[in-house]
Amino acid sequence: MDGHRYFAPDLLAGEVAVVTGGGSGIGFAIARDFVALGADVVIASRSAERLADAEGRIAARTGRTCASLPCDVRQEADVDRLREFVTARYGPATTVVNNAAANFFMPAERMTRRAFDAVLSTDLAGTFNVTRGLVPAMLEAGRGLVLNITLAEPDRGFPGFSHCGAAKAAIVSLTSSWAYEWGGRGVRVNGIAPGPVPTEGVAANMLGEHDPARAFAGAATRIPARRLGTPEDISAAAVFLCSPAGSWITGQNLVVDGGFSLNVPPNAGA
Ligand SMILES: CCCCCCC/C=C/C(=O)SCCNC(=O)CCNC(=O)[C@H](O)C(C)(C)COP(=O)(O)OP(=O)(O)OC[C@H]1O[C@@H](n2cnc3c(N)ncnc32)[C@H](O)[C@@H]1OP(=O)(O)O
Ligand SMILES: NC(=O)C1=CN([C@@H]2O[C@H](COP(=O)(O)OP(=O)(O)OC[C@H]3O[C@@H](n4cnc5c(N)ncnc54)[C@H](OP(=O)(O)O)[C@@H]3O)[C@@H](O)[C@H]2O)C=CC1
Repeated sequence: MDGHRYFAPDLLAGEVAVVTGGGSGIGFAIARDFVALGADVVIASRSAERLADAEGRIAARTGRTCASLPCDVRQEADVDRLREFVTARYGPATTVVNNAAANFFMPAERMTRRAFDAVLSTDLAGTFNVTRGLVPAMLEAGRGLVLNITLAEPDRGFPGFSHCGAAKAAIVSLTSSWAYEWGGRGVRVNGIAPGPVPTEGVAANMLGEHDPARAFAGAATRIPARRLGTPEDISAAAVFLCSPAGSWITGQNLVVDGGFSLNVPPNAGA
């Protein structure tokens, strides 16, 4: 079920939202549900084809249109173009969802500096670039929202994915710092930490030679709720945090994972 069905249909009317990585997986679900709830939305990522396809699917599912712009979040010039595009089309952004990310399995002793940089520049610097590009107009307007898609307790490590864990830990820290610095000026900043959500991005980039179906089934047994997450589980939380219902929530990293981060041993309580 699309995440927007839980909410009043005009909940996000008047908002102008940018969703990075909004052409696939979790970002697509967030963009679709924001559109369905009345927000004007721009989705941005590297692939123009992926974005065009997502625009079509969002229109078909919601009956409303969104806009898209190819943008590599690693490039400040691309982010400048994104800001100009959004402002010309809908007015200054009031919400930014930093969802775009890169991640792939790589044992730490084999990780090259280029591989480390590929992930850090996308996840951490990308989050910085897009936020730095869009937040000044929010501060000027005295209202705005930043939502960073993170990880649960990344400071505890992410074996096999140490580059991504380091980036997400830094993003959680940025979430707290930004919330503190901007809270008095009407801008809230939060994170959502998804548990395992079997997207095509995870299957293609994270599982190596493993059979995705078997890997996902194995992960499900380690989740107290006994099921994997869906993009809609994450988008429903995103809508809540980016709506007036979340107006006294800032600086948080909301874990949405069916209890996965409790780290319950397999079969405990079964
Ligand atoms: C069971 C469920 C568990 C769920 C936990 C989930 C937690 C978090 C999940 C996610 O973040 S999912 C998001 C996954 N989605 C993506 O990663 C999509 C976008 N990613 C990509 O397109 C690429 O991976 C990339 C890294 C962004 C490509 O960037 P770039 O073009 O700059 O890199 P390259 O020049 O191609 O390579 C740079 C460097 O990195 C190495 N490398 C790149 N991709 C991989 C890979 N898939 N596997 C291994 N190594 C990779 C590449 O070899 C280069 O290093 P050198 O060889 O030159 O040393
Ligand atoms: N799925 C899961 O289990 C979990 C996911 N997460 C987080 O959720 C978010 C979404 O992941 P998910 O939906 O699974 O994965 P996807 O691979 O579907 O999403 C990643 C998106 O990021 C975009 N992207 C990648 N690099 C760049 C770049 N340089 N500039 C702009 N856009 C870029 C991709 O589009 P394009 O190729 O067109 O650029 C793609 O749409 C990520 O932040 C991820 O770390 C966190 C914990 C668990």
